[in-house]
Amino acid sequence: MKIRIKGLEFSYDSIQALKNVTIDIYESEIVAIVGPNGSGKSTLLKCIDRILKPQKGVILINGKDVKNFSQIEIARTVGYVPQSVKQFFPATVFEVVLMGRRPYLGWRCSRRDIEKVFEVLRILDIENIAMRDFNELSGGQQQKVLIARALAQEPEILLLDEPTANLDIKHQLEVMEIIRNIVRENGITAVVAIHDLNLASRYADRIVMMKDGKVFAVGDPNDVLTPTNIEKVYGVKVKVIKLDGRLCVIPLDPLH
Ligand SMILES: Nc1ncnc2c1ncn2[C@@H]1O[C@H](COP(=O)(O)OP(=O)(O)OP(=O)(O)O)[C@@H](O)[C@H]1O
Repeated sequence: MKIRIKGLEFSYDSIQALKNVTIDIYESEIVAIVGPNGSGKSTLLKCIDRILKPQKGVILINGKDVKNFSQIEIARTVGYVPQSVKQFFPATVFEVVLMGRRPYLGWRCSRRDIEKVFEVLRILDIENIAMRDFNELSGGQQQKVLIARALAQEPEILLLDEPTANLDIKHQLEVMEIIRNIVRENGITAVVAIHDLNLASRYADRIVMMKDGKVFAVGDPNDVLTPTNIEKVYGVKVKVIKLDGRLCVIPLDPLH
């Protein structure tokens, strides 16, 4: 078991965002967290990365309570890609990605750090913008840079909050393929909060469907993404079909 989440509760003052969340996540799998706006997906990822401290429950990574991880240990184990970053202090793409090497840096960066940065820039096909100012990039380009920064960390676990939100259809597929390849080749575990149910079913090994801060369903995409579950969770009638072996969720006319 890579991540074990047991009885997790998190509240922002008066808003209870996570209610008794229990999920087991295995090594080398991609888990998609789906659910309506405000259902607790981002809060869950932030609790795993210890950005937020839950009031109740426990999160074990490799069997160890995350509360007992040192800052450097968590940074070497978990790479977190936020939904977006409003504004970095002026920094080039290269510098932003190099920040991902922080858990490994001594007083100065080594040849290995530089090589790793160029390797991930190549993987994400953003070498050509390495010297551009991060703040001047498009939303989609920034998203790829943030993914590169997390990969430069060489984490065992990658947490991604809406990694495809700002991307066009080609780049959505490209980024999800990259995530899948990294998971398969390096045996890492990816937990991805994502709205697009078709992308989730295409790339995730398992789906966690959330509603109002609770886990509504967990399992194989074929078992979780059913018209009944989707209607109960999103309040939308859909048709789910298989096309070339791929699951497709098609919303029906809301008036029917
Ligand atoms: N910083 C905050 N302060 C107070 N309440 C918050 C804060 N962040 C989130 N919330 C609330 O917690 C609940 C869960 O929010 P969260 O961002 O985890 O949902 P989400 O599923 O990621 O939503 P989305 O799909 O819109 O990104 C919501 O009711 C939200 O309003």
